[in-house]
Amino acid sequence: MAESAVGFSPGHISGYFRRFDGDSMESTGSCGGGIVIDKGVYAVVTPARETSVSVNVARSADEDTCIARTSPPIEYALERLGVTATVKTITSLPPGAGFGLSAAALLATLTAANALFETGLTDDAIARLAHISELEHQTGLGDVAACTGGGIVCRKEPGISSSIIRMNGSGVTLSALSYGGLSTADVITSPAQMARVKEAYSAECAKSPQDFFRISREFAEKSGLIPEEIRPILDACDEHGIPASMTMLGKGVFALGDQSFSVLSEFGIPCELHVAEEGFRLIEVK
Ligand SMILES: Nc1ncnc2c1ncn2[C@@H]1O[C@H](COP(=O)(O)OP(=O)(O)OP(=O)(O)O)[C@@H](O)[C@H]1O
Ligand SMILES: CC(C)(CO)[C@@H](O)C(=O)[O-]
Repeated sequence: MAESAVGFSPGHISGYFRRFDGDSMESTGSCGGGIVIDKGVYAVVTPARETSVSVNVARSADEDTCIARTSPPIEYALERLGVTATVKTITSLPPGAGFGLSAAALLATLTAANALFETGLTDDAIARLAHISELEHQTGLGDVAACTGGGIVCRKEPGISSSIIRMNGSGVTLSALSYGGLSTADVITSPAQMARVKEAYSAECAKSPQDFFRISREFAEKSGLIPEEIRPILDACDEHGIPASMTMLGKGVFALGDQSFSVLSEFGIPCELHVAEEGFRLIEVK
């Protein structure tokens, strides 16, 4: 057996969504639109007698900080795969802030573990297991489906095997600024919040990046999910004519275009993002 394997998955920012409960896990999830981003999660997996997971945030190219020593969705998925391993996940994005990192961490880990332990899962089977783990832990609904490819996505059916419309976003620049996390589980299990989300949801697919931000912002405003703290950032984007909306589900803003970085910089340290060209993948096996 090889000594270690590394997997990567891009993150995903949802702009608008609606929860759907099907009659199986595969058909349960969300419909909606989002952007698969070039930044995401790397997972380094090595064989071990017992599973342990460390969650790390990269501070620079060669320095990262461990922020958690457990990840229930990953521990669950590895158990279902029938393997035990040491997992180190590394990301430069803030956790819980609407970048779909639980899904990305699952996809990166399972891709690496599948190669390392030669468990023979197809990409579809990896995505199915990651999706089931997300639902079991209430950490996401549609992020896994989105991260099976790149682009600006429109998911018209819920669940893992839905057909997804992907708009090419090469050349599109985005900025995002996070003021902290929101608990995905609290929001997606709240009947009152899901009722408002359903009311706000429009099944439209965007025709352009600008159109994507229009649909997302209309949804965010109607959904009642926008935290007060981010209102001044959205107002500043509006004043400068910059398309912007809330990162679902985090206390943050994402905005379109080269000028967005300087406007978001007035409120904190934003990160520059681009639209991912492809989804989760194996990086190396050593
Ligand atoms: N980078 C990561 N590595 C390993 N596990 C993670 C990572 N990010 C999130 N998780 C797991 O997912 C759980 C819930 O994460 P949460 O859904 O709040 O974050 P997120 O996916 O970044 O945010 P969102 O779903 O709002 O986009 C965490 O408690 C952790 O167990
Ligand atoms: C629920 C959600 C908005 C955040 O995790 C996302 O997973 C989605 O679009 O289903």
